[in-house]
Amino acid sequence: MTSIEVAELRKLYGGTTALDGMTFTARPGRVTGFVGPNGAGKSTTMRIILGLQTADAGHALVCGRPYRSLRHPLRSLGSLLDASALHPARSGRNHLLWLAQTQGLGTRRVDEVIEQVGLASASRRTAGGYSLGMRQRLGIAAALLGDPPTIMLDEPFNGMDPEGIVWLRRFLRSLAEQGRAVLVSSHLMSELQDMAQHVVVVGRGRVIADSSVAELIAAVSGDRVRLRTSTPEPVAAALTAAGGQVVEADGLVVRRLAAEQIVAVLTANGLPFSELTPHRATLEEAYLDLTGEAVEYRGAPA
Ligand SMILES: Nc1ncnc2c1ncn2[C@@H]1O[C@H](COP(=O)(O)OP(=O)(O)OP(=O)(O)O)[C@@H](O)[C@H]1O
Repeated sequence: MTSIEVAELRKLYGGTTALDGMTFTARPGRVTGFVGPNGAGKSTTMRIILGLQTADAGHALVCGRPYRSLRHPLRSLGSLLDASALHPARSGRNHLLWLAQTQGLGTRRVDEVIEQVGLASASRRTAGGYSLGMRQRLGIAAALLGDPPTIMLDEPFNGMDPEGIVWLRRFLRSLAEQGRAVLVSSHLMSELQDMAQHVVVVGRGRVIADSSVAELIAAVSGDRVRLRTSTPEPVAAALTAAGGQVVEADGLVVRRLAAEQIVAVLTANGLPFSELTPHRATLEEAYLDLTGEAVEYRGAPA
């Protein structure tokens, strides 16, 4: 059983509920995006999976067992929680050699993973001088050392330049294609585009959606219709009066009314319109729609 399984996790910090029944599985052969606004509980979940923190209730299993009971943890789960957690005076290669030694892994494996993450030319430089993007690569190399069937990365795109982002997307997809379970957290849905086959959207310590990317977009696109009109204000007023919910976004986007109902209302009111089309949400829109209620820290509206 090569997966990560989290069931009914609960965690309180004083009066703050960090986890409120968090439940999901990251399965083999796919990248699972673990996405939600700041404070949603992603890092807490990952720390509990790694046994760095205990849950008040629920359980987390890696390859069917609690992480702390694994005989060779690095060979079961490779993880990266905090890319800055390294000895600044050590070279990247020495950092990996030290980690490899603790797990009975050889020098050859260290050089292999350095090559895989594209750090070969910098591996003998001290890690203290690495950019955040290079530290992320070093952390990913460390996660791969034991050639584990499951991989878990917390915000690995942070600090990566556009070229690094493209590389990491491809790289994580290829790890999943090799049959591994890959769990990747992010607070930006756009980072997961073209990479994750599956997304677990979380907010306020619990799962809001757990589905394939295609299903998620379809569910949110569901009842929206976009239309254009030369008189947006009376059109919006008429549709609102008829029970619709109208927002202005590149024309008007209407919810809660089917296209036929919209046509009937506008025709009855003698209001002009054009381009009436069912709206297909982007992944980002789907995410914002789902997490709107669950955002803990929200800036003042512009
Ligand atoms: N050590 C701690 N002490 C007190 N509260 C904490 C602690 N760690 C996390 N929290 C709180 O628990 C909640 C979940 O935090 P967590 O860091 O798991 O969220 P996150 O989804 O990883 O957010 P981010 O994207 O900002 O990293 C937040 O309200 C946070 O303030």
